[in-house]
Amino acid sequence: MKIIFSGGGTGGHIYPIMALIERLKERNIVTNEDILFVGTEKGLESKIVPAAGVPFKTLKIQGFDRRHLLKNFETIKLFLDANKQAKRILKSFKPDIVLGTGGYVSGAIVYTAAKMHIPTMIHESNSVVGLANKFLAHYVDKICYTFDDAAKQFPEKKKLVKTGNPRSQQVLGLNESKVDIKQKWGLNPNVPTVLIFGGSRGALAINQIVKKSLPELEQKPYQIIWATGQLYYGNIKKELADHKLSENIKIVPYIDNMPGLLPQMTCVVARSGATSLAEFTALGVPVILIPSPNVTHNHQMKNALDLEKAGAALVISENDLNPNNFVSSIDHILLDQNYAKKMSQASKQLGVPDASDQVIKVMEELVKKNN
Ligand SMILES: CC(=O)N[C@H]1[C@@H](OP(=O)(O)OP(=O)(O)OC[C@H]2O[C@@H](n3ccc(=O)[nH]c3=O)[C@H](O)[C@@H]2O)O[C@H](CO)[C@@H](O)[C@@H]1O
Repeated sequence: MKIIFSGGGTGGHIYPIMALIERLKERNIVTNEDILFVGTEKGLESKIVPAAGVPFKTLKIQGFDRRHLLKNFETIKLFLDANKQAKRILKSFKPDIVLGTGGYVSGAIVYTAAKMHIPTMIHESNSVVGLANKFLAHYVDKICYTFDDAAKQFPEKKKLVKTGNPRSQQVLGLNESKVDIKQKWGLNPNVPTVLIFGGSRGALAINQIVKKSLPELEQKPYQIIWATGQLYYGNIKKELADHKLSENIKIVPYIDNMPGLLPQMTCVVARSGATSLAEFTALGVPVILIPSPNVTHNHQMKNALDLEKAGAALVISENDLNPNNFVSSIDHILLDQNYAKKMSQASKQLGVPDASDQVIKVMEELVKKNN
């Protein structure tokens, strides 16, 4: 089966595809020659995808500016040009199916493929449907989704298939080698450890609160891995240059092998991006969620409250965040094993352990139907 994947901008659109590719290879459905990832040069995908050895091509495209409508002439022109580039890629690669996960780039390639009568599908990992997927829903053959709330926003009910997020299955798989936290960061694998990170790009508010809470956190009987995001790492290191950091805290820019690290974590503090949540619930990791307020329709808060309602997370809104409730929430989970266990069980109830296989089933059926 020859497949073009497309998704861009953030890790949340990229990792589900990477997880799918891994599973497709594992099941010998594809080799590297059968797949192509179409992204943009500027997005995170241009780093992650080639680094994983997956064939990668780019389209030149940009997002709509919702505040300055006049600026969108250039965007429309780029979109039309991107469709031409997309057509060339599709003609030369000849995919049996094209799958998009969101981001403007997927809008162009999936739309063009559908117009060329190539089987197409999208995967929506969020509780609030993104702009590209909303647009594509009219044209594609199938719409896979994770949250029931998302399904309600698609008028094309017959196309809907609930599959969960492929990243869930990946983090549960045994293929990723365990991150050796002792060798990598000098941490003790037998001491409870908290991972703190702010989504794929890091989050200023989370970094600031960790920094403010350092004096307290450094006294704790647990360890902390603080992944700042690439963007913030240099500054934080500079700001803390004169501070002798306690041994129980490690600061890193980014976690490369999240599936290899997450299963070892006692608790995680994070944003509530859709893919992160798919990972936490697949593993049942107790989490404290600090939703980003800077996302479309406040969808991270919606994602987070769904988990909290099920007993699978603690939620602190960014407005209410202070060192006091931040540290006491971590303590609550780390120092009360019973509470952590309950949270973990509730979280697992929400996870979808075979999400990749469910998406692959939809792909295979579509391709078969078309042959
Ligand atoms: C600010 C913003 O626009 N966020 C959106 C973005 O988030 P973002 O790109 O942060 O997406 P998610 O939280 O869904 O996924 C982040 C992914 O990056 C991985 N990771 C993160 C940090 C790290 O150091 N290493 C690492 O591998 C996580 O394990 C996860 O797989 O896309 C999501 C899915 O469309 C949306 O729900 C989010 O609202």
